[in-house]
Amino acid sequence: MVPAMIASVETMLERWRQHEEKQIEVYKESKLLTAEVIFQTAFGSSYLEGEKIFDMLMKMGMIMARNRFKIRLPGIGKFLKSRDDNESDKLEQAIRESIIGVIDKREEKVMRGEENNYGSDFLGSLIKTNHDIDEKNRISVDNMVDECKTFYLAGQETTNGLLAWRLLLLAVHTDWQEKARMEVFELFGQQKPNAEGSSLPSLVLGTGAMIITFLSTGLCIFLLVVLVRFLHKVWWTPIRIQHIMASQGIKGPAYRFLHGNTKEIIRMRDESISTPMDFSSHHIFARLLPDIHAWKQLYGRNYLSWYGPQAQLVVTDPELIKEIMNNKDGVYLKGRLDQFAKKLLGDGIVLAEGEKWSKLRKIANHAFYAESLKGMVPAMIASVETMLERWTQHEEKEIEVNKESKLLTAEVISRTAFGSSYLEGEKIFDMLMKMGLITARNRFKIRLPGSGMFWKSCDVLESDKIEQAIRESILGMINKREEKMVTGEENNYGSDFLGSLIKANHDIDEKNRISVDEMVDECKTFYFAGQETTNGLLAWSLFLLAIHTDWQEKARKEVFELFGQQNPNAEGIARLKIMSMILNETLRLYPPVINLLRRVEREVRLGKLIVPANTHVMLSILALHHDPELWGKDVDLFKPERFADGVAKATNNNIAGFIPFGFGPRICVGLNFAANEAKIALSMILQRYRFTLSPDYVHSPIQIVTIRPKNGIPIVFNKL
Ligand code: HEM
Repeated sequence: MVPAMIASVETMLERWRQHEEKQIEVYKESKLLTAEVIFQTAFGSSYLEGEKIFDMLMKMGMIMARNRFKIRLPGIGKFLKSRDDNESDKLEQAIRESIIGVIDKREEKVMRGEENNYGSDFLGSLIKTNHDIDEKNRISVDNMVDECKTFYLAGQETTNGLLAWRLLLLAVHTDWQEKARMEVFELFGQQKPNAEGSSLPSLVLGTGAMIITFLSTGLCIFLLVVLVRFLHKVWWTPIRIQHIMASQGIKGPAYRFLHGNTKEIIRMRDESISTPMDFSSHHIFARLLPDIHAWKQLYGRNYLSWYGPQAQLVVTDPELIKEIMNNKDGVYLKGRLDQFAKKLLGDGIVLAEGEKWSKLRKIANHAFYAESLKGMVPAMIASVETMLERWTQHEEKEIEVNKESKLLTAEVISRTAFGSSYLEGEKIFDMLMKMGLITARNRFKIRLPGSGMFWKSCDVLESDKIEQAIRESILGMINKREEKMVTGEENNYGSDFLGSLIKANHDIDEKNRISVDEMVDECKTFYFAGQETTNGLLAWSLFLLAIHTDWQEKARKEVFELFGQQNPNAEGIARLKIMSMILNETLRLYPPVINLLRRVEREVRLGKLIVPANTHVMLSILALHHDPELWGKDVDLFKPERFADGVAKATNNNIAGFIPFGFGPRICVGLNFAANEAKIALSMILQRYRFTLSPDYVHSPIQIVTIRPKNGIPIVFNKL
């Protein structure tokens, strides 16, 4: 970069010739020089070409400076329609267009064959990364634009100050000016500076001064970059999104600097959860999501909410949900999980996108679809038998079915997917449960971006340890399976899910191969997703049948008609119609997963709305399932007959109105596995017992990742 820097200085000195022996305003000159240098070195263009961008950034800086203290005042919504706000919107758009113009120009040169690469400067590296085939390294167009903005500004503004103040000091302290001149002549004579000379330890400045200069410049750039990014995240972006959505008639609680509505959400939730509820109506929507319930009534079906500075478009309209979930343009990506949820579920199939997702989905599909499921029926039956054997000690007494269902579903996923018993996987389950609790209690805590680098809370430290311990346990299990192959005890890795993962880890085709980290993440996901959700389905369906004994009788009749006293079989399971209706109604009233989150990668049209990039969309399954407009006035009552003619009829052809397992390409991979497991368990229980809810039961559903009964579900079982 030295020649480019020298050339820029020469241009400046050439200008100075006209003003010799007169005053020159060096701050302005230094501004021009540093702008020219950053344009030449990082963006391969002259100052004149980038002047427009630079001027707009300066204007934006002025707006930022004069509004700096306004954002902390309550009632920030009043500033929404201010002139500054409108102007900054326009400026942001114009800067974006200009930068994209610079990027396009460079890309076109490569496309037309004028250049054979994107260039070795900063802009070239950004474009290269934008085209990276590895999704992990790739950056989006928005990221490129942001980086350009940051470096235009940070690369100029800070160095400008450094140079101008130095000139001032040397102009005042002419003795040091002389010393510096002497040093320059000693090193370069009348030649232009070169890289070796300028990096030699300086006699005049001294090593200490050099280090201080270097550090202070670095620190200034760092602080400026942090400040620009911080303001971009917590101020420009949220205000811009709020403004765009408001202009399209989307209302919602106003954005409040940084903490969004989270305090209000926590207050509403705490209030509703502290009181047990009556279960004659299963009106859990108002209880579990009081914010969505109240705000939906206030602002309409779709509205804008805030998770800290993150804009969340809450969507409860089935048509829009269908559009989002069916989108194949890669616009709605999986929302980024917070650090705790990520440690819980890993960076596996649930979050993956693109090729990584296809690869992982193929393995999971193979392990959990059709033929594979038939093969799992005996293991599921054996697990239910173990549970029922335990129950013989408690006949005619209360049994806490949520605990029992948890043990059963853990045993089933351990046996079918990992070829081990619950006891072997118990440690992993317990650790995952602990991680689930930490995730739940940190859900609404807003952290300052980047604060994790300097300070870690007790929960962060504990979750780090748990994550490490889970990883070690899973690796132990994988090693055991691999050793069996090595010692010749087995001649393959096994046909279950774990076996498929290990096989994929050893795949000779790099495209299909998965890493050890991916294996660990997949195991975590399936241990958790395979157990926690099905646990809820089984426990809540037992609860509902214990109250609605008429439906219990209908289900029992169907089971006896199909299986008599025999254990269930794959063909019969597929014909359990009444049971399917009951399970659907359970999933409608108590869906284990109550929200789905997607992040909008780039601006997109959704129905009649234009949704800006960086908005999150939250699809509320619970709100959908409890929407009287979809289900009628009796929406909060248990009425399995709704599903007598299938889901389409039950939802009035709003097929996205009932989505307990999600919808579209990312639909749950374990859907049939969960349904089979619940049907087998319920059939075998109904064949043996009549049951009613214990009078000790206290209805208090809460959300700890999934919906759980806070006080368990005690049920009294009487032998038939
Ligand atoms: C009643 C039981 C279950 C319910 C209600 C349920 C619910 C869901 C939902 C709503 C999604 C979609 C998430 C989204 O789109 O963001 C999902 C995805 C997923 N579920 Fe389930 N699930 C259940 C059982 C299971 C089981 C038993 C397994 C594993 C054996 C499993 C594994 C997964 C996986 C791996 C995904 C991610 C799929 C992908 O992104 O391609 N689930 N589940």
